[in-house]
Amino acid sequence: MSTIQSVPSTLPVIPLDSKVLLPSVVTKVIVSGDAASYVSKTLKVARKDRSRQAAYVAVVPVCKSAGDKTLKANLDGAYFNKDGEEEKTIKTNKFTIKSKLVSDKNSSKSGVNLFHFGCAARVIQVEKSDNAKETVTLFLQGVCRFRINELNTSDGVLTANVTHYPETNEMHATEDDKEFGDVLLEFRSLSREFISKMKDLKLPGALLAQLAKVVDKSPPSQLANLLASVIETTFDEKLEMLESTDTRARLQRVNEWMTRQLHVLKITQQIQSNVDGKLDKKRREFYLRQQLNAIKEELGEKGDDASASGGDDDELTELKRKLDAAKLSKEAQTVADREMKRLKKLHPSSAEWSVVRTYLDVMADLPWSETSEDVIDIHRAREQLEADHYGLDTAKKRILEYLSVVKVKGDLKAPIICFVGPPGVGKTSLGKSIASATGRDFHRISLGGVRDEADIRGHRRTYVGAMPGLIIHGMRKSGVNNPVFLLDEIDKIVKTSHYGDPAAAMLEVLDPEQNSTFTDHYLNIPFDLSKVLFIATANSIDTIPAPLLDRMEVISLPGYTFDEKLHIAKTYLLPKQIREHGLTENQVCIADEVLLKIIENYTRESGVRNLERTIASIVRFKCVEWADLHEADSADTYNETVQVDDLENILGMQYFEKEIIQNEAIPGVVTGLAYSGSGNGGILMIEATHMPGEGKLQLTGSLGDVIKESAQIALAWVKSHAHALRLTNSPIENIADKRDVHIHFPAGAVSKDGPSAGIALTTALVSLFSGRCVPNTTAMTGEITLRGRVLPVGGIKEKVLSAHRAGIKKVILPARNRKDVSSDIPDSIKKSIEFVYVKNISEVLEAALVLDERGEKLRTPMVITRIESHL
Ligand SMILES: Nc1ncnc2c1ncn2[C@@H]1O[C@H](COP(=O)(O)OP(=O)(O)OP(=O)(O)O)[C@@H](O)[C@H]1O
Repeated sequence: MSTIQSVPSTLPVIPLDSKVLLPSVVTKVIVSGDAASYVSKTLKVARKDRSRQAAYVAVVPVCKSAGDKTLKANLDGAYFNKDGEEEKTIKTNKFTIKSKLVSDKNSSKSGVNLFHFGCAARVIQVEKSDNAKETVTLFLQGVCRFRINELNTSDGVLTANVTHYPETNEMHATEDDKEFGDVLLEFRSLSREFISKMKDLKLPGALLAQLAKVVDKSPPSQLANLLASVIETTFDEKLEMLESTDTRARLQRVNEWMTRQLHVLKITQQIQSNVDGKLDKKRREFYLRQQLNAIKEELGEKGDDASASGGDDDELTELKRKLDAAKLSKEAQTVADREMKRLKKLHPSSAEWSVVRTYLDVMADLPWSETSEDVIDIHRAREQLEADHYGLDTAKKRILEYLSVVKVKGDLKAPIICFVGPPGVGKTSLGKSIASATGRDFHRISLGGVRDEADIRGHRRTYVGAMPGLIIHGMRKSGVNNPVFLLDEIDKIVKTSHYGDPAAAMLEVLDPEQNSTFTDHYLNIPFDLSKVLFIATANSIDTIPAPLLDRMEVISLPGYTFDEKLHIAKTYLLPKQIREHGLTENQVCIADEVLLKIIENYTRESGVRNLERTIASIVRFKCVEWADLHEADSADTYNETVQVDDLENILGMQYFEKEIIQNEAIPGVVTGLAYSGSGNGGILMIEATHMPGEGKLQLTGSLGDVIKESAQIALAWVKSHAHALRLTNSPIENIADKRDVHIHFPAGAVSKDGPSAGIALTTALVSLFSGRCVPNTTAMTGEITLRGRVLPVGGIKEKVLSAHRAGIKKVILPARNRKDVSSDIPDSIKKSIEFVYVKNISEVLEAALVLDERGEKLRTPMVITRIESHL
């Protein structure tokens, strides 16, 4: 350690450009060229006095301009260039600061302004490199500050005569200097805080470790010098530190600077955390724009609304324009304004931004006040319905009534129409006709398989990817608030307990009293659906939830008869397909008998969808034929007529035989009538046989529980009335004794259920045990009770139509189904089928079973009642 006594009072000067070396601080000076030779000369002078252990130089800061604290010095031709590399290094427990020699060539000639204070420095190390351009690296350690008394130049080296101001090494303040004690206390705590926070100032870790070590061990004046070199201070402040000879004043100044720097650090950190240190370019821009906006607002220059999001200006302006054009309801407007405000505050790349943006888009697209012109012209509607559909008189009549009421009353607060019928009978196309007759937009919503309430009402916006439900989505798509909405397959809504009840959500939609304030979860504001004309379709009313059914007026569209199908094919389907294939009407000609063959042998359905498809294949075939011949220049050989014989070639083998599969009557075989859930009717063969066994009943043919129970009831009834029916010789004899009964329903892969086969099953068993046949042209349907009463069943029209198709001549029906026949069955069928209405099973047996060989009828159940009393 250098003592002040060892430092001479005359020292060679090394002027440092705009840098200040303080005692205890180590600096590295790299010079080359002329400056290096000056430094070498200086070092020689410094080492002249061999009695001293070390060489000392005077490091003096050079000021930019002259003042009363500067001394003019002529460096006598010596100058320093800018090659000096600046860096910080650590040496023992001292540290080096950036240093640079006077670099201005001109200043050396005109003389430089040296500060009147400087720092005596010990030369710790000198490194010379012998390359072309001589470079000298000096490590200097500040020892004590001095005041320059006089400057001299000898042999091109500037020397200064100085007065030293040695450092005080006291660690503590004396007891009577209370003021100094306070300053010292503050200095210590601040320096500790400062060093702990220095990491944030991005100072080298090694330097921090060094400072942390000396903070408590070094004398305060020495620490103050070190800190003053690290703290961000101006050159003038550093000069002030250099010239201050009072330790207390120096500590006070360092305290001030540390407080200032800590404060700046705090603010920077605060700003950093506000703005989020990792702001990418776009976010920073957004942040600044927000500030700009706030400033503009403050200045009352709000500017145009869209300026908030920069690049998204156009998008937001467009959105605002769309929202204005949508003429929202009052409630919607309030929400839209609020959301728009929010959107402007959000960052475009945030997830929330796109959520709000999509929401506003949906709002803007909804037809809040867009209405298409309503032209309910009953005459025109009638013409339209006639033009599009053959038959369906009841449905057409009801539709016209409905439209008349809407026209006269002016609102749609009438029950919603629901078309019920098997597939392909024209439910959807009737809906379309209504839309075109009234000049309204048509939108179809398929409800088949909808199992979640949210499908109807949408998801709340809190869900990721939430969207409006089917209704609001449909409104958005149709673009007007008075479209015709066809709610297709309303009977196929799935009732689940997990996701809410979608049918319950439909209640609000379909209730004319409530649907003016329909609230979708996503939209969360009421939307008026009262102008929408809802029409529902279903295949069967059985599965429509009761409260929904209650709000609808059911119009049945049962299947078509052969005659009706023929007519539809001739007048609607064939011309339509010819048109769609780009041919003219005289290019395809299908005679009635051919069409009938297609209807009977190639399609089996209640509606006409398959028929239409089959006709389309024929037209396609003719189209290819015509194109081939045309290419071969032999178009004149083209034959437009399709013959019955051609069908096999065009359509392949016929798919269906005529539905009566048995050609002769056999005991135990009966024709029942069935009705499937899809709305199709059909004939249902029942075959019963018996064999030696233990009286068991075996049932096969994919049967459900209800139909199995019907079979048990039938067998029980036959067993209990076997004697009355003269099937056994004694009332106590078991007819099924020692034999098993097997009942089979052919078409085993098709599942069957329901109670309507009850009378057919009973008849089959009686026929089996009595040996009397049921004619193969007789069919029957009806539920049976254990006491032999016959109860009514559903699907009469479909059943009768399928019976007609199958060539049945006699149909036995429950008496209470008579009204269905009179209202639903076309006259042509009524004429060709004999209907027998029955109240109990004895009437069924009388009507079904043939006479025996003696020409006698079977004993009727009327007798049975009397016999029962003898049992
Ligand atoms: N009475 C009819 N007159 C003319 N064309 C008809 C008639 N009935 C049905 N069609 C035609 O049959 C085709 C099928 O009809 P549509 O799609 O309306 O059946 P749907 O009853 O709605 O069937 P689904 O229940 O399967 O939806 C349509 O091309 C339609 O034009």
